[in-house]
Amino acid sequence: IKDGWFREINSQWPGQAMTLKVKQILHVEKSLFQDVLVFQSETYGNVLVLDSVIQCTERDEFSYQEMIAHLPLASHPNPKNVLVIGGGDGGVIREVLKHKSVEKVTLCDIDEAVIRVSKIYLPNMSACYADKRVEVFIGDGFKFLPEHKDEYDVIITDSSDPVGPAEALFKKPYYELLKESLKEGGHVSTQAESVWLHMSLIKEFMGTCKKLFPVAEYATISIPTYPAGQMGIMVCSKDSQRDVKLPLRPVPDCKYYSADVHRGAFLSVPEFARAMLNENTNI
Ligand SMILES: NCCCCCc1nc2ccccc2[nH]1
Repeated sequence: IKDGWFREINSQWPGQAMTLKVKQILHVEKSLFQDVLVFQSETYGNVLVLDSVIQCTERDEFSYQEMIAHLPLASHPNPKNVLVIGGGDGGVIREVLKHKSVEKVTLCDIDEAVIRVSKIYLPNMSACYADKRVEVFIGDGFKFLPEHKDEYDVIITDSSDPVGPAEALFKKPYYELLKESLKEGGHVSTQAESVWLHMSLIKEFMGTCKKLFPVAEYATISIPTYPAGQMGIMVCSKDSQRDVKLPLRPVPDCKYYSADVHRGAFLSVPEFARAMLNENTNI
Protein backbone atom coordinates (compact mmCIF):
# COMPACT_ATOMS: atom_id res chain seq x y z
CA ILE A 1 0.00 0.00 0.00
CA LYS A 2 1.52 3.27 -1.14
CA ASP A 3 0.19 6.82 -1.04
CA GLY A 4 -3.16 5.43 0.12
CA TRP A 5 -3.63 2.98 -2.79
CA PHE A 6 -3.48 -0.86 -2.80
CA ARG A 7 -1.90 -2.13 -6.04
CA GLU A 8 -2.44 -5.75 -7.06
CA ILE A 9 0.98 -6.21 -8.66
CA ASN A 10 1.64 -9.89 -9.48
CA SER A 11 3.76 -11.94 -11.88
CA GLN A 12 0.60 -13.79 -13.04
CA TRP A 13 -0.56 -10.57 -14.76
CA PRO A 14 2.62 -8.74 -15.79
CA GLY A 15 2.44 -5.03 -16.63
CA GLN A 16 -1.03 -4.46 -15.19
CA ALA A 17 -2.45 -3.98 -11.71
CA MET A 18 -5.90 -3.32 -10.28
CA THR A 19 -5.59 -0.40 -7.86
CA LEU A 20 -8.06 0.36 -5.07
CA LYS A 21 -8.03 3.44 -2.85
CA VAL A 22 -7.55 2.47 0.81
CA LYS A 23 -9.68 4.15 3.47
CA GLN A 24 -8.39 2.12 6.44
CA ILE A 25 -6.31 -0.99 7.03
CA LEU A 26 -8.42 -3.34 9.18
CA HIS A 27 -6.30 -6.50 9.64
CA VAL A 28 -2.80 -7.77 8.81
CA GLU A 29 -1.74 -11.34 9.69
CA LYS A 30 0.67 -14.05 8.56
CA SER A 31 -1.34 -17.27 8.84
CA LEU A 32 0.14 -20.78 8.65
CA PHE A 33 -0.39 -20.69 4.86
CA GLN A 34 -0.45 -17.12 3.55
CA ASP A 35 -0.38 -13.39 4.26
CA VAL A 36 -3.88 -12.17 5.16
CA LEU A 37 -4.85 -8.50 4.67
CA VAL A 38 -8.25 -6.84 5.05
CA PHE A 39 -8.74 -3.16 4.25
CA GLN A 40 -11.72 -0.86 3.96
CA SER A 41 -11.65 0.61 0.46
CA GLU A 42 -13.08 4.00 -0.53
CA THR A 43 -15.54 2.58 -3.09
CA TYR A 44 -15.62 -1.27 -2.94
CA GLY A 45 -16.38 -1.92 0.73
CA ASN A 46 -14.12 -4.25 2.71
CA VAL A 47 -11.53 -6.13 0.66
CA LEU A 48 -9.91 -9.51 1.50
CA VAL A 49 -6.36 -9.98 0.14
CA LEU A 50 -4.36 -13.23 0.37
CA ASP A 51 -0.66 -13.15 -0.58
CA SER A 52 -1.20 -9.73 -2.21
CA VAL A 53 -4.02 -11.03 -4.45
CA ILE A 54 -7.57 -9.65 -4.16
CA GLN A 55 -9.88 -12.54 -3.16
CA CYS A 56 -13.13 -10.65 -2.78
CA THR A 57 -14.62 -7.22 -2.19
CA GLU A 58 -18.02 -6.52 -0.61
CA ARG A 59 -19.20 -4.52 -3.63
CA ASP A 60 -18.73 -7.10 -6.43
CA GLU A 61 -18.31 -10.52 -4.71
CA PHE A 62 -21.91 -11.47 -5.54
CA SER A 63 -21.01 -11.86 -9.22
CA TYR A 64 -18.47 -14.64 -8.60
CA GLN A 65 -20.22 -16.21 -5.58
CA GLU A 66 -23.60 -16.49 -7.32
CA MET A 67 -22.19 -17.88 -10.55
CA ILE A 68 -19.75 -20.45 -9.10
CA ALA A 69 -22.65 -21.78 -6.98
CA HIS A 70 -25.71 -21.55 -9.27
CA LEU A 71 -24.17 -22.79 -12.54
CA PRO A 72 -23.63 -26.32 -11.08
CA LEU A 73 -26.62 -26.24 -8.68
CA ALA A 74 -29.38 -24.85 -10.96
CA SER A 75 -28.43 -27.37 -13.68
CA HIS A 76 -28.65 -30.31 -11.21
CA PRO A 77 -32.14 -31.87 -10.79
CA ASN A 78 -32.05 -32.39 -7.01
CA PRO A 79 -28.88 -31.36 -5.13
CA LYS A 80 -29.02 -32.39 -1.44
CA ASN A 81 -25.45 -32.74 -0.19
CA VAL A 82 -22.97 -30.02 -1.24
CA LEU A 83 -19.24 -29.61 -0.56
CA VAL A 84 -17.30 -26.33 -0.87
CA ILE A 85 -13.49 -26.56 -1.03
CA GLY A 86 -11.84 -23.20 -0.20
CA GLY A 87 -14.06 -20.14 -0.15
CA GLY A 88 -13.53 -19.58 3.56
CA ASP A 89 -15.16 -16.15 3.20
CA GLY A 90 -18.51 -17.97 3.26
CA GLY A 91 -20.03 -16.21 0.24
CA VAL A 92 -20.54 -19.47 -1.66
CA ILE A 93 -22.36 -21.07 1.30
CA ARG A 94 -24.81 -18.14 1.32
CA GLU A 95 -25.62 -18.91 -2.32
CA VAL A 96 -25.83 -22.72 -1.89
CA LEU A 97 -28.44 -22.31 0.88
CA LYS A 98 -30.79 -20.55 -1.60
CA HIS A 99 -31.56 -24.03 -3.06
CA LYS A 100 -34.44 -25.56 -1.07
CA SER A 101 -33.37 -29.12 -1.92
CA VAL A 102 -30.00 -28.66 -0.14
CA GLU A 103 -29.95 -30.47 3.22
CA LYS A 104 -26.26 -30.08 4.08
CA VAL A 105 -23.32 -27.87 3.03
CA THR A 106 -19.82 -28.78 4.15
CA LEU A 107 -17.02 -26.24 3.84
CA CYS A 108 -13.41 -27.47 3.79
CA ASP A 109 -10.80 -24.69 3.88
CA ILE A 110 -7.13 -25.22 4.69
CA ASP A 111 -6.74 -21.89 6.50
CA GLU A 112 -8.79 -21.14 9.65
CA ALA A 113 -7.53 -17.53 9.50
CA VAL A 114 -9.63 -16.85 6.38
CA ILE A 115 -12.82 -18.05 8.11
CA ARG A 116 -12.02 -16.20 11.35
CA VAL A 117 -11.20 -12.93 9.55
CA SER A 118 -14.24 -13.18 7.24
CA LYS A 119 -16.59 -13.58 10.21
CA ILE A 120 -15.32 -10.27 11.59
CA TYR A 121 -14.81 -8.14 8.45
CA LEU A 122 -17.11 -9.69 5.80
CA PRO A 123 -20.38 -10.10 7.78
CA ASN A 124 -22.72 -10.28 4.78
CA MET A 125 -20.66 -13.13 3.31
CA SER A 126 -19.97 -15.09 6.51
CA ALA A 127 -23.43 -14.79 8.11
CA CYS A 128 -24.44 -18.23 6.80
CA TYR A 129 -21.84 -20.03 8.93
CA ALA A 130 -24.54 -19.91 11.62
CA ASP A 131 -27.05 -21.89 9.50
CA LYS A 132 -27.69 -25.35 11.00
CA ARG A 133 -27.23 -27.01 7.59
CA VAL A 134 -23.60 -25.82 7.48
CA GLU A 135 -20.63 -27.90 8.68
CA VAL A 136 -17.04 -26.57 8.66
CA PHE A 137 -13.87 -28.68 8.30
CA ILE A 138 -10.44 -26.99 8.60
CA GLY A 139 -8.00 -28.93 6.46
CA ASP A 140 -6.62 -29.77 3.04
CA GLY A 141 -9.17 -30.79 0.41
CA PHE A 142 -6.63 -33.38 -0.76
CA LYS A 143 -6.99 -35.19 2.56
CA PHE A 144 -10.72 -34.58 2.96
CA LEU A 145 -11.89 -35.86 -0.44
CA PRO A 146 -10.44 -39.43 -0.25
CA GLU A 147 -12.37 -39.90 3.02
CA HIS A 148 -15.66 -38.87 1.36
CA LYS A 149 -16.15 -40.96 -1.75
CA ASP A 150 -19.49 -41.12 -3.61
CA GLU A 151 -20.98 -38.60 -1.20
CA TYR A 152 -21.77 -35.23 -2.84
CA ASP A 153 -24.26 -34.05 -5.46
CA VAL A 154 -22.24 -30.87 -6.09
CA ILE A 155 -18.63 -29.94 -5.20
CA ILE A 156 -17.60 -26.29 -5.61
CA THR A 157 -13.87 -25.43 -5.59
CA ASP A 158 -13.59 -21.76 -4.69
CA SER A 159 -9.82 -21.55 -4.85
CA SER A 160 -7.37 -18.71 -5.01
CA ASP A 161 -4.89 -18.65 -7.92
CA PRO A 162 -2.62 -21.60 -8.86
CA VAL A 163 0.31 -20.01 -6.99
CA GLY A 164 0.84 -21.04 -3.35
CA PRO A 165 -1.70 -23.08 -1.30
CA ALA A 166 -4.13 -23.58 -4.22
CA GLU A 167 -1.59 -24.69 -6.86
CA ALA A 168 -2.53 -28.40 -6.67
CA LEU A 169 -6.26 -27.62 -7.04
CA PHE A 170 -5.71 -27.02 -10.75
CA LYS A 171 -4.09 -30.38 -11.55
CA LYS A 172 -5.33 -33.83 -12.67
CA PRO A 173 -4.98 -35.69 -9.32
CA TYR A 174 -7.34 -33.19 -7.73
CA TYR A 175 -9.96 -33.55 -10.48
CA GLU A 176 -9.77 -37.34 -10.10
CA LEU A 177 -10.52 -36.96 -6.38
CA LEU A 178 -13.45 -34.65 -7.18
CA LYS A 179 -14.92 -37.23 -9.54
CA GLU A 180 -14.65 -40.02 -6.93
CA SER A 181 -16.37 -37.92 -4.25
CA LEU A 182 -19.31 -37.12 -6.54
CA LYS A 183 -22.47 -39.23 -6.44
CA GLU A 184 -24.17 -40.51 -9.61
CA GLY A 185 -25.02 -37.52 -11.81
CA GLY A 186 -22.94 -35.13 -9.68
CA HIS A 187 -21.68 -31.70 -10.78
CA VAL A 188 -18.49 -29.78 -10.01
CA SER A 189 -17.56 -26.11 -10.49
CA THR A 190 -14.18 -24.42 -10.04
CA GLN A 191 -12.63 -21.00 -10.19
CA ALA A 192 -11.29 -21.15 -13.76
CA GLU A 193 -9.19 -18.00 -14.24
CA SER A 194 -9.30 -15.36 -16.97
CA VAL A 195 -9.05 -15.98 -20.74
CA TRP A 196 -7.00 -12.74 -20.94
CA LEU A 197 -4.30 -13.96 -18.54
CA HIS A 198 -4.31 -17.76 -18.08
CA MET A 199 -5.30 -19.22 -21.46
CA SER A 200 -2.64 -21.96 -21.45
CA LEU A 201 -3.60 -23.05 -17.91
CA ILE A 202 -7.31 -23.07 -18.86
CA LYS A 203 -6.52 -25.14 -21.97
CA GLU A 204 -4.64 -27.63 -19.78
CA PHE A 205 -7.24 -28.17 -17.06
CA MET A 206 -10.18 -28.10 -19.48
CA GLY A 207 -8.38 -30.84 -21.44
CA THR A 208 -8.01 -32.84 -18.21
CA CYS A 209 -11.68 -32.38 -17.33
CA LYS A 210 -12.88 -33.35 -20.81
CA LYS A 211 -11.04 -36.66 -20.33
CA LEU A 212 -12.44 -37.23 -16.82
CA PHE A 213 -16.03 -35.98 -17.22
CA PRO A 214 -18.51 -36.58 -20.09
CA VAL A 215 -19.61 -32.94 -19.75
CA ALA A 216 -17.08 -30.13 -19.13
CA GLU A 217 -17.79 -26.49 -19.99
CA TYR A 218 -16.17 -23.06 -19.38
CA ALA A 219 -18.36 -20.09 -18.51
CA THR A 220 -17.37 -16.42 -18.30
CA ILE A 221 -18.40 -13.74 -15.80
CA SER A 222 -17.76 -10.04 -15.38
CA ILE A 223 -16.18 -9.04 -12.06
CA PRO A 224 -14.43 -5.64 -11.86
CA THR A 225 -11.91 -6.36 -9.10
CA TYR A 226 -10.46 -9.62 -10.47
CA PRO A 227 -7.57 -9.17 -12.93
CA ALA A 228 -8.79 -8.16 -16.42
CA GLY A 229 -12.31 -7.83 -14.98
CA GLN A 230 -13.26 -11.26 -16.31
CA MET A 231 -13.23 -14.62 -14.54
CA GLY A 232 -14.00 -18.16 -15.68
CA ILE A 233 -16.10 -20.83 -14.00
CA MET A 234 -15.57 -24.44 -15.07
CA VAL A 235 -18.66 -26.68 -14.74
CA CYS A 236 -18.57 -30.48 -15.20
CA SER A 237 -21.12 -33.27 -14.89
CA LYS A 238 -20.70 -37.03 -14.41
CA ASP A 239 -23.96 -37.55 -16.32
CA SER A 240 -23.41 -37.59 -20.11
CA GLN A 241 -27.13 -36.89 -20.69
CA ARG A 242 -27.02 -33.65 -18.61
CA ASP A 243 -26.55 -30.15 -20.09
CA VAL A 244 -24.93 -27.89 -17.44
CA LYS A 245 -25.55 -24.89 -19.75
CA LEU A 246 -29.29 -25.14 -19.09
CA PRO A 247 -30.89 -23.96 -15.80
CA LEU A 248 -33.60 -26.38 -14.57
CA ARG A 249 -35.18 -23.99 -12.04
CA PRO A 250 -35.04 -20.32 -10.97
CA VAL A 251 -32.87 -19.14 -8.06
CA PRO A 252 -34.46 -16.43 -5.87
CA ASP A 253 -32.81 -13.24 -4.56
CA CYS A 254 -29.85 -12.98 -6.94
CA LYS A 255 -28.16 -9.74 -8.08
CA TYR A 256 -26.10 -11.25 -10.90
CA TYR A 257 -27.50 -14.74 -11.69
CA SER A 258 -30.64 -15.48 -13.73
CA ALA A 259 -31.66 -18.22 -16.20
CA ASP A 260 -30.63 -15.96 -19.12
CA VAL A 261 -27.32 -15.07 -17.43
CA HIS A 262 -26.76 -18.80 -16.85
CA ARG A 263 -27.09 -19.55 -20.57
CA GLY A 264 -25.27 -16.36 -21.58
CA ALA A 265 -22.23 -17.19 -19.44
CA PHE A 266 -21.49 -20.21 -21.66
CA LEU A 267 -22.59 -18.62 -24.95
CA SER A 268 -20.44 -15.50 -24.55
CA VAL A 269 -17.04 -17.20 -24.20
CA PRO A 270 -14.99 -15.23 -26.79
CA GLU A 271 -14.03 -16.91 -30.06
CA PHE A 272 -10.23 -16.90 -29.44
CA ALA A 273 -10.74 -18.82 -26.17
CA ARG A 274 -13.30 -21.21 -27.67
CA ALA A 275 -10.96 -22.05 -30.55
CA MET A 276 -8.09 -22.82 -28.14
CA LEU A 277 -10.32 -24.94 -25.88
CA ASN A 278 -11.73 -26.90 -28.82
CA GLU A 279 -8.20 -27.72 -30.02
CA ASN A 280 -8.06 -30.05 -27.00
CA THR A 281 -10.79 -32.37 -28.21
CA ASN A 282 -8.80 -33.70 -31.17
CA ILE A 283 -6.09 -35.24 -28.95
N1 LIG B 1 -7.02 -13.54 -9.01
C1 LIG B 1 -8.36 -14.10 -8.85
C2 LIG B 1 -8.53 -14.72 -7.47
C3 LIG B 1 -9.88 -15.44 -7.35
C4 LIG B 1 -10.12 -15.80 -5.91
C5 LIG B 1 -11.45 -16.49 -5.67
C6 LIG B 1 -11.55 -16.69 -4.20
N2 LIG B 1 -12.03 -15.81 -3.34
C7 LIG B 1 -11.86 -16.31 -2.09
C8 LIG B 1 -12.12 -15.80 -0.81
C9 LIG B 1 -11.77 -16.55 0.30
C10 LIG B 1 -11.17 -17.78 0.14
C11 LIG B 1 -10.90 -18.30 -1.12
C12 LIG B 1 -11.24 -17.54 -2.24
N3 LIG B 1 -11.08 -17.76 -3.56
